[in-house]
Amino acid sequence: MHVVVNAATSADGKLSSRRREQVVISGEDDFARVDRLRADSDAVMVGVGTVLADDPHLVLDDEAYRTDRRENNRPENPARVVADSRARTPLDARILDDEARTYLLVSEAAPRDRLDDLRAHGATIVVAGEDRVDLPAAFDTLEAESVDRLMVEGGGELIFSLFEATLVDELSVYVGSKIIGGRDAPTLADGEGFVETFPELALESVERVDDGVLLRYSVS
Ligand SMILES: NC(=O)C1=CN([C@@H]2O[C@H](COP(=O)(O)OP(=O)(O)OC[C@H]3O[C@@H](n4cnc5c(N)ncnc54)[C@H](OP(=O)(O)O)[C@@H]3O)[C@@H](O)[C@H]2O)C=CC1
Ligand SMILES: Nc1nc(O)c(N)c(N[C@@H]2O[C@H](COP(=O)(O)O)[C@@H](O)[C@H]2O)n1
Repeated sequence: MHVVVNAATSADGKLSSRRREQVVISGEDDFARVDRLRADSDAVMVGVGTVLADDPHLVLDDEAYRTDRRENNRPENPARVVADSRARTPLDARILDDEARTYLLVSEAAPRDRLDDLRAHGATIVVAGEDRVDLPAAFDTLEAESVDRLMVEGGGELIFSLFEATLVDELSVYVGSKIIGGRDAPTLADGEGFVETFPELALESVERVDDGVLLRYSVS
């Protein structure tokens, strides 16, 4: 599976504020680029922290992309994937509507009655890991479901884990021209952080987009 991480940060590397409410960092052109990336993907993934904070929808905005996918015998929208060890996704979350298939990656610690409720609300449950989602194992299952290209939108906890598990092939970061600050505000890669060996990136391109800059890296 090819895994592309895409996120927008402030100039000081934050994904949002210490309140963990969504902050609009991208401009119009960058959001259009993100829509294109989604359209080129088989699935779009976030962590449950992002679901709880933002209630994202994760579907395509541009009708032309939906039409194009339909004409190529692909689902109108990419599937949605949430890493959610304990099945905390709210039953009324927008990612559970019927506009796309939704995979919830959970651990064995997720309460069974909760999983039944989520299934009844349309989720496809993938169990991987004892206490926390075992990402490599869950990705094997997604691959078996024909998810060959996965786009990850965040947040910082999930992105760190993906780098830790060496699952990332590409990283795109849109750096917007604002400062958010805050020692407790989420950054591109949170988790425990790396201390001795650090994932190395190869800078592939730098482009001005809106009033920010788009950095594209491949991951060795
Ligand atoms: N600017 C941008 O581009 C974006 C910004 N954001 C912002 O990021 C913030 C949310 O980020 P964050 O709080 O880090 O949440 P994440 O979306 O990264 O979700 C983290 C949660 O995912 C669950 N999870 C399950 N398995 C794993 C695993 N193996 N590794 C890591 N996490 C796992 C954990 O909860 P559990 O243990 O219960 O399963 C964990 O707490 C919000 O403020 C949002 O607005 C989000 C996306 C994009
Ligand atoms: N690319 C990007 N730029 C920003 O400025 C952002 N705030 C985000 N946030 C993420 O976008 C997703 C929302 O998706 P929907 O529009 O609801 O489909 C969600 O993952 C946000 O955290 N992204």
